[in-house]
Amino acid sequence: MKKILVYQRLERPVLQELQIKYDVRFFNDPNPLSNREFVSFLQEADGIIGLELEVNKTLLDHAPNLKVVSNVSVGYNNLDIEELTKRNIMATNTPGVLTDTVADMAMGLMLAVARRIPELDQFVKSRQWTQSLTEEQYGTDVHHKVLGIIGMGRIGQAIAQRARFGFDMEILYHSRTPKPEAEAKYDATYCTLDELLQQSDFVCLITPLTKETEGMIGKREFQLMKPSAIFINASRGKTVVESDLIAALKEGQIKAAGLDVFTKEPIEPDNELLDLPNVVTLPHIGSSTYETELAMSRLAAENLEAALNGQRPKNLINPSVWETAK
Ligand SMILES: NC(=O)c1ccc[n+]([C@@H]2O[C@H](COP(=O)([O-])OP(=O)(O)OC[C@H]3O[C@@H](n4cnc5c(N)ncnc54)[C@H](O)[C@@H]3O)[C@@H](O)[C@H]2O)c1
Ligand SMILES: O=C(O)[C@H](O)CO
Repeated sequence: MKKILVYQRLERPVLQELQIKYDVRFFNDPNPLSNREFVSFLQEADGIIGLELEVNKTLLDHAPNLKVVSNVSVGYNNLDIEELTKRNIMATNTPGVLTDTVADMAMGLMLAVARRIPELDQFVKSRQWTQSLTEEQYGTDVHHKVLGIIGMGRIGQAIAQRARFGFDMEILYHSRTPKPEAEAKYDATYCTLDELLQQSDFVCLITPLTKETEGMIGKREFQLMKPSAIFINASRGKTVVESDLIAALKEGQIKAAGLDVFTKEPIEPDNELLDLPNVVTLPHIGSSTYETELAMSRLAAENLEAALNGQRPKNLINPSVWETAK
């Protein structure tokens, strides 16, 4: 029976289906390589499926039998693709099935920050709403404002669609290459990063985390933004220099931020972001709805099983492994 290592998250019905066919073991340790059971199961594992397991050279040295690593996420910055490819191990992810859900969350963050929804919810629940509101409780409009999207991929475009047609926003975008079809669809304008930062009322970051995007938004970039700008990060925490973000928020270089992702997750209790009144925080819930988590688990399991059964997985990240195997 093939051995499957499940890490951190896989929806129960999918886990149960895998358990019928394979020898499945679930692990959740933050430092799995220090767990002897994990290392011993890894020695024989044919496949890994799960979320955010750091699959690097050290881990792979303990996994001589591994054929596939199936990420239950679209982002795969946790995988050393070069090392996996070198060892002929297939890597897969779950693009597409979470696009609309993440875009909804990004719009939710924009609205929550601009209209100060969490703060005013607390105001009402703490019984402070005893007379009519003053200017101090006013928010900022979202509709008809300029939205700059950094990373105009699947999710970036789903955000553009909502913002353009739901909120009449003007869309600027920056991506590795211009996207003429997206420009036509969403009336979007391609900009350099600096132009986007200077002109946007809302800046939404939704790129993958790569060597190029790590720390792409830092002190210089916050200085370019309008003092009234609202910054949304739905990508990965490390795309932003967090200490520079904190400084920009404290010094009024930007107005506010909505963050679903952080440099260290779960966030450390002493992270200053938690004490800033102009920040709305979420615990990395971009794709976390019942429907979408199930769809991601199903797709990840399909990818895993295809690889184990000698078929080409639908969402293969390193196709050269397949070409070599043919
Ligand atoms: N917060 C969450 O829960 C959550 C959920 C899903 C995805 N994400 C993040 O969103 C990312 C994007 O997902 P997607 O499905 O839209 O991916 P995608 O590949 O369709 O889009 C990524 C876009 O980023 C652009 N890009 C890459 N490098 C860039 C750079 N250096 N400068 C500017 N643009 C660059 C690409 O050109 C592409 O258009 C994921 O990799 C993941 O990190 C977060
Ligand atoms: O990349 C993704 O799919 C999400 O961030 C994982 O929850």
